[in-house]
Order: sequence, then structure tokens, then C-alpha cells
Amino acid sequence: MSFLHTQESYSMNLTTVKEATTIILNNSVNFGIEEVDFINSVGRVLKEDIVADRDFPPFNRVSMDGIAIAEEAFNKGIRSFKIEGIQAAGSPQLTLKNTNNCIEAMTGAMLPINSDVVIQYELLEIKDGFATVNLDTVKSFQNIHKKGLDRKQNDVLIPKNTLISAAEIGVFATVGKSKVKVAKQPKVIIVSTGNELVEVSETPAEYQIRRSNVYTLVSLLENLQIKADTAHILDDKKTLETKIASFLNEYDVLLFSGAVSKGKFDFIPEVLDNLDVEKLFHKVKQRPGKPFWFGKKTVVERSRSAKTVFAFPGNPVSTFVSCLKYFYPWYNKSIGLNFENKQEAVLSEDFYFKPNLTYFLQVKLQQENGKLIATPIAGKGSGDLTNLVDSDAFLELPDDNSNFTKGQVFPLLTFR
Ligand SMILES: Nc1nc2c(c(=O)[nH]1)N[C@H]1C(S)=C(S)[C@@H](COP(=O)(O)OP(=O)(O)OC[C@H]3O[C@@H](n4cnc5c(N)ncnc54)[C@H](O)[C@@H]3O)O[C@H]1N2
Ligand code: MOO
Ligand SMILES: [Mg+2]
Repeated sequence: MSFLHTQESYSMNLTTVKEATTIILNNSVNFGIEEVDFINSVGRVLKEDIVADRDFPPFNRVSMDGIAIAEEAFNKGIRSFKIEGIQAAGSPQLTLKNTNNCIEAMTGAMLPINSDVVIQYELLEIKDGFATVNLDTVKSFQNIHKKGLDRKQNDVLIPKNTLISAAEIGVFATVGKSKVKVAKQPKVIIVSTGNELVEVSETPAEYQIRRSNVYTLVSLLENLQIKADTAHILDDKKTLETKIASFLNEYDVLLFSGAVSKGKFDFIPEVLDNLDVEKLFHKVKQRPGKPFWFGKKTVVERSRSAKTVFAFPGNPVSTFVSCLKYFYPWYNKSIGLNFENKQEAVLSEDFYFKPNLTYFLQVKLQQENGKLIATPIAGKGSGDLTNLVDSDAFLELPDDNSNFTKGQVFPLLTFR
């Protein structure tokens, strides 16, 4: 019997990208809710409905500087109105005592009682205490933003599970929400492994390189407002076991980079198994990132939920794309954001990729006639991290085809 596997039979054992995604999304974790100052909530997910504390606008609001009159007086033929007073923004509401007269009224002010039309200064002549207009008609409530026109008191202005942007901050402020409930962030640690890795500030020996993946991951998580801790562990099984055991106690999520493939020092799957972390899959039908390992440890004690482990392959592009493809949606689902990546782009040239794997093709993006065009960026494989600098995104080419043609549209994972 031959022990050589063909490409076909080998890729049969792999979890497909679709299956991997489903498993990951089915294992999202609720991290609970916390309250933060509204001004620090951009990028977080809202966990309460924000309701209108009053009507919007809260009163009939003048929207042009001018005079407030009674429409009835105008319709009677009056064109010259005696000025009774001035209604400023920020002052209590005045009353038009004689409805044949007018009150000067400023933008943002309450509309005076007994008036229902505002005529702007540009259409008036003011002389000797009278405002004179030369108009044939006026419309009821012209230049008045009516009370409750935008929203009514107790209307839901922002539903829960909304991703907070500057637009929401203005609404929190206007309804007086100085604190808001948001999805709590998981405690995350990003761990690199490998004897070949040295710190950024160090000068590597000939056989070493600097530790870069951890910092890429830190930045990718900062995009999600997650502040992750980091650690490095040498390729020693005992040390790995001790340290990872303590990380499993302390953190909700562990992200690894490296040591998940077939090497003599790729200890991560074995160590995780020894620590009772359940493997949900290992090896995905994709390139880069094939040796990706994903699992969880269910915690029974108290109210604590499962610990989730993403062990990304060590090659820098593998780690990068796997974080975008798997960690991002898992996290969005966990915090209750119903976010589906619907971004797509058009392939700018024919592309050939033989293996039976989903291929995450590095591309440069460009807008053309309202369409996003993706041009392949040739690289030297998943170890070539310098190449990412020339790219904007990955185009996801499905595993059931090898010939991809110019003009075809594919899903996109952007990072800029
Ligand atoms: N016999 C086989 N060998 C390999 C296979 C395979 O299927 N059979 N798969 C290859 C693929 S694909 C990948 S991807 C890598 C994955 O390797 P590991 O996850 O085991 O990662 P390491 O062996 O630790 O390192 C791989 C590579 O990446 C560099 N690395 C690791 N961590 C970092 C970091 N934090 N910053 C920068 N660079 C890092 C490391 O130095 C290695 O060069 O396995 C293939 N082999
Ligand atoms: O999956 Mo590996 O990432 O091809 O190099
Ligand atoms: Mg390895």
C-alpha cells in the first residue's frame, strides 16, 4: 500500500473554510455588559435601547431669523406688523399679544404663542418699529421645525446591538446619556512561540528573526477596540504547559501564532490537548493558513464561560489572514453585532491557482466606475510579510476551481 497521499486525498481530511467558519460562529461567547462614559464608547456595541427623553424637536422651533406672525393676520391683508418684542434662542416662550403684530424670532428659539408663520429678515424691511413684507402668500408653519417632527418622546432612537459611531455619540449627548451600556470586551492574550524569535529592540543572531506576528495581531485587535496582552514562550513543552495553563485561567481568549504544523517543535496542539482544551478542528482547506487549530475549554466554575483558543499558523501572512477571516467574525458575533462581511471586488486579471484549497489572494484595490477592482500582488508565499505592505486586502478564491478569470467577483477581506 502506498503511503504517499495525492493532493486530492490529502485535502479530503481538511475542514473546509465554510465548515471552519460555521464551527467558529457556533462557538461565540457572550462576555456580558459593562457601562462606560459615552464619550469613550465609539467602536463598542451598544447593549441598551436609547429612547427619546422628550420630543425632537422638543418645541416648535424657529428655523430662520426673522419675524413670527399669525397667518390669519397675513390672510386678512396685513403686510406691516408692529414689533412687540424679540424671542431669542434660550429664552422662555413669549406670547404675541396682539395677533396683528409680530415678534422678532431667532433660529433655535421657541415659536411665540399665537404665531404660526416665520418670515426671514431677507424678505422684510424694518423701520420705525414696524416690519413690512412684500409677499403674496405665506404657508402655515413655514420656517418652523415642528415639535416632535423628527422623533416622539419614548421612541427608540438607537436600538441595542448598534455599533457606536460619532453619529450615536451626538444622540447620547442630546438625550442626556452620560453613561451607556456596551458589550464587555473579552480578556485576550496573544502568544508567540519559538526559539528563533527575539524582541523588536534586539538584534537577532544569524539564525533568529524578530517577533513580528504578535504585534500585527495586537494591531488587528486594536481595530476592534480590544487591548490584548502579549507573551512569548520558548519551544519547551513543560514551559508551554505551565504558562498556557495559567493563561487559560486568566484570559477569555488565547491567540497563538506558530507551532501548529508538523515540526518536531510544533507542540501547541499536544499541549492544548494535555490541558483539556477541546479541539474543534485542526487544518483548514485553505492557503495560507492551512495548519490553523481552533478549540475551546468549557469552564464549569462560577459564572465563567468557555475559553476560546485560536492557534494560527506561524507564517506571518497565515496569521494575518486567519485573524481577519476567523477571529473578526467570531468576535463580532460574540459581542452581538450582526455583521456580515458582504464586501466584494472584481478580479482585474486572469489568475490560476492549482491546489484544491481556498486561496486568499493578496490584492491591491482601486475604484473604477463605482466598482472595486482587485489586482493580484505577487508574493513569495505566506512567509513574505513585507509583501502585505503593497496589498490592501485578500480576495477569497473558492477551493472548487483553479482558473479564475478577469471580471469575476469574489468576497473580500480588507485591512485598510
Ligand atoms: N511537513 C509540513 N511542514 C509544514 C506544513 C505542512 O503541512 N507539512 N505546513 C506549512 C505551513 S502551510 C505553515 S503556515 C507553517 C506553519 O507553521 P507553524 O504554525 O508550525 O509555525 P512555526 O513552525 O512556529 O513557524 C513557521 C514560520 O513562521 C515564523 N514565525 C512564527 N512565529 C512568528 C512570529 N511571532 N513572528 C514572525 N515570524 C514567526 C517562523 O519563524 C517560521 O518561519 O508550517 C509549514 N510547514
Ligand atoms: O498555510 Mo501556510 O500559511 O501556506 O504557509
Ligand atoms: Mg512549525
